[in-house]
Amino acid sequence: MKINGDILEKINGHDLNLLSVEEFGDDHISTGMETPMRPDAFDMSDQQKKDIIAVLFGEIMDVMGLDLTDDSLKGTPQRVAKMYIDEIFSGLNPKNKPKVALFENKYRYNQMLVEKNITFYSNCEHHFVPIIGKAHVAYISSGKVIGLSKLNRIVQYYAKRPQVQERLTNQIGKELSEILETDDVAVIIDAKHLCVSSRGIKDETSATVTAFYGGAFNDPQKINELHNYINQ
Ligand SMILES: Nc1nc2c(ncn2[C@@H]2O[C@H](COP(=O)(O)OP(=O)(O)OP(=O)(O)O)[C@@H](O)[C@H]2O)c(=O)[nH]1
Ligand SMILES: [Zn+2]
Repeated sequence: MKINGDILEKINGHDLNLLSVEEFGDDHISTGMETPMRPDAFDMSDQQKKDIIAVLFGEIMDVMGLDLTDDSLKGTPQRVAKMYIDEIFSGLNPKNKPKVALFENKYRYNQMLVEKNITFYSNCEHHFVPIIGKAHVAYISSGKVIGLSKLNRIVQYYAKRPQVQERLTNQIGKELSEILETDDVAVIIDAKHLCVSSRGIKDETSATVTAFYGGAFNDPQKINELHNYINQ
């Protein structure tokens, strides 16, 4: 497969050398937990990115000796490009960040609220294979209440990036703290990494658990209460 002139120009015009990585992209959370991105990450349109990824992925398939004229394979480079930009890595682009409506806490509910068992699919940034898990998020209202579905949407937004579980956990925790204007936020993630189970060490039984405990959740009693809710 040949890279056509136009596409080659686009590729060359956008320095694909990833060595000069800077922290950029998450301007909404200036916490040092940002996904490392180049400053020009969003100079190209989604369509331009898909066009280039399709060519490059086609090259990978070609190098592996796959016949790109085969009926079943010929659409794969475009399918992968669309999947990367519109689906599994759509959370890299702040324009896809969920809009969150907040309400006044008129209900006077002042205990923790736990949204548990939020299933997510992410991808490991080292191998680009799936991370599949459950997130449990909790907060204690400081006067604002968030729509329940928005908790799920925030988890999905940060999951849809090349990730490590530690960063995913902290990004969700920090984002919720900012939105809800409280430190009293907790996030627990329990996930399986296919890079550990399907390849490499091939351990099918292990799982990885990470936690973010802010404010009131730094108390062993509160952590205990949270775990009781999750394990109910
Ligand atoms: N801390 C952390 N490590 C991760 C995560 N996902 C994958 N990894 C690990 O990242 C490491 C990458 O290590 P390398 O030695 O460069 O990669 P590798 O040679 O493919 O390693 P193996 O998986 O052991 O075959 C591996 O140990 C992965 O298990 C994550 O979310 N957090
Ligand atoms: Zn991995």
